[in-house]
Amino acid sequence: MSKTLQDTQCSRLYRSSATPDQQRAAFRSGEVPVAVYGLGRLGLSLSMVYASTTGHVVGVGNDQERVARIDDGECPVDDEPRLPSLVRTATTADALSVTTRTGAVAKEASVHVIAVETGIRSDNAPDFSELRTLLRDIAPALDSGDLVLVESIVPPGTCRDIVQPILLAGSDLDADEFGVAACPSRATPGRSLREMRGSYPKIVGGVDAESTLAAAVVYDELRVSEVVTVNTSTVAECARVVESVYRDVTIGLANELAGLADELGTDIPRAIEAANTHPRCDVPDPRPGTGGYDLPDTPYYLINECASSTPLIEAAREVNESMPEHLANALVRELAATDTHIEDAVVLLLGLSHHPNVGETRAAPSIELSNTLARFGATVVGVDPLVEDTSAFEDIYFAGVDHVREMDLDAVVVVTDHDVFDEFDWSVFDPPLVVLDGRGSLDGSADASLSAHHVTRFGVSSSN
Ligand SMILES: NC(=O)c1ccc[n+]([C@@H]2O[C@H](COP(=O)([O-])OP(=O)(O)OC[C@H]3O[C@@H](n4cnc5c(N)ncnc54)[C@H](O)[C@@H]3O)[C@@H](O)[C@H]2O)c1
Ligand SMILES: CC(=O)N[C@@H]1[C@@H](OP(=O)(O)OP(=O)(O)OC[C@H]2O[C@@H](n3ccc(=O)[nH]c3=O)[C@H](O)[C@@H]2O)O[C@H](CO)[C@@H](O)[C@@H]1O
Repeated sequence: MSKTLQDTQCSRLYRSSATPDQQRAAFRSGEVPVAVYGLGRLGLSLSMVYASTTGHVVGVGNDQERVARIDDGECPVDDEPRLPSLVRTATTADALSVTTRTGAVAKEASVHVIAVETGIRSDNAPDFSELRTLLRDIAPALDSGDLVLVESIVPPGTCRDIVQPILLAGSDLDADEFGVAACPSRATPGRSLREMRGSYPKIVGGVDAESTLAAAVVYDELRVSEVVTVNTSTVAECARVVESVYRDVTIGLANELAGLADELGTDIPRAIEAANTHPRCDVPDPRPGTGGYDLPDTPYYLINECASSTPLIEAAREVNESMPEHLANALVRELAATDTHIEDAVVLLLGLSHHPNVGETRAAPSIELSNTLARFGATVVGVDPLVEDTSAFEDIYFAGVDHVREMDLDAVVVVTDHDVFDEFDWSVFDPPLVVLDGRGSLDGSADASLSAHHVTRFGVSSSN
């Protein structure tokens, strides 16, 4: 994987004098050395996609233990379908090599794919710390013709105002000697590989036209679906933020509507479902809150960073962030209806991650929900066989699914409906158990054992 003068034309894609067909062939053949920085869910999945197209990729991590595990063929992300077996095969076949030596790898690579974590800090400002550190390590090793692709989700203007300036400052190159493009990932946890390989079009936009062209060559070769090129990196970054903000605002609308259920005496999820039969209406489902690495963070890329006011986006955030407390208050009311005080109640949270069938708890609403219930005086028990890292939780006990039947529970809140809960046996609990269905996943007509309990669904009035 060395850069020599004679292979410059085919080993580098930015301002290459090779024809597009030659560039594509060189990329496919592995002649264009690729490094992926960040070996989390995104970076590992991307590494597999690159390796399957080019034959080899170098993955760079900053955690020695994690890198050693991957080097042994072990996949630290075990809830991404097919990823563990692909990582095992790729490390064995030398299609993936991993290291913590950023500078050495950056010196050899000519396509640099950035997949470190971004998001927001505790004060809601964008968190560029991992990105800045990485860029400072890559910069001195950057060569003329190199291409830097930013897959992490970043605020509009990041490639232009942060990525390119740090690389310019740390290298001896001019701006027209290396390319930078925003290529924000649109993958969802649990579907990463499938979605990267072409479920949705890939949006790419460079800091200059040459960067856009080179990025388009790469993604054309990687993907089976369409590549959408936009004229600047800021448009590409903004497009990804628009996607998330659209989702957050519409979820905020759904959650606000759900809060009107009792007053209106109706079933809001059913009303939304019926309204959505018209193509102009696409309201999501009310849920216990929004979690994950981008929905809770991305709106703040606009709220705090733009001088203009953003009342709608802020209001949606406020609604969505208040959902755990809203649900906790609803539970207090339902428990009171069965003469149980929240201070005396043992409450089980079923599903702790932010997405069904995935073990990730980043910004999961269950964290705030358990904190609120514990603050109200309840004893909180969490059950989630997929979650390994429970460090974000405070006043909560954890139990296995099979141990729940031995517990003297007063209430269950369905927070995340993993498939493994389909067989949950409600008949083992003494009625009436207060059951608050936050996902609309319980079907009383299909499961007779539920009928003995006091079941309410979030967004559905009991008088409906
Ligand atoms: N998780 C997803 O499914 C997904 C999907 C779309 C977009 N994204 C975007 O990708 C970003 C990363 O997501 P993730 O879930 O993979 O995050 P993650 O935190 O699981 O992984 C990031 C990895 O980068 C490593 N890292 C940090 N600094 C580094 C450095 N200087 N050099 C090498 N490695 C370094 C960290 O140790 C960590 O293992 C998110 O912030 C988001 O913007 C993620
Ligand atoms: C484009 C965009 O915006 N980003 C995507 C978005 O994808 P998504 O929205 O498909 O992911 P989900 O995991 O399903 O939902 C996220 C949260 O929103 C809650 N939710 C969902 C549907 C609904 O009808 N009502 C809700 O309230 C749900 O409970 C959960 O907490 O977020 C993912 C994670 O950040 C990202 O991976 C993915 O890129």
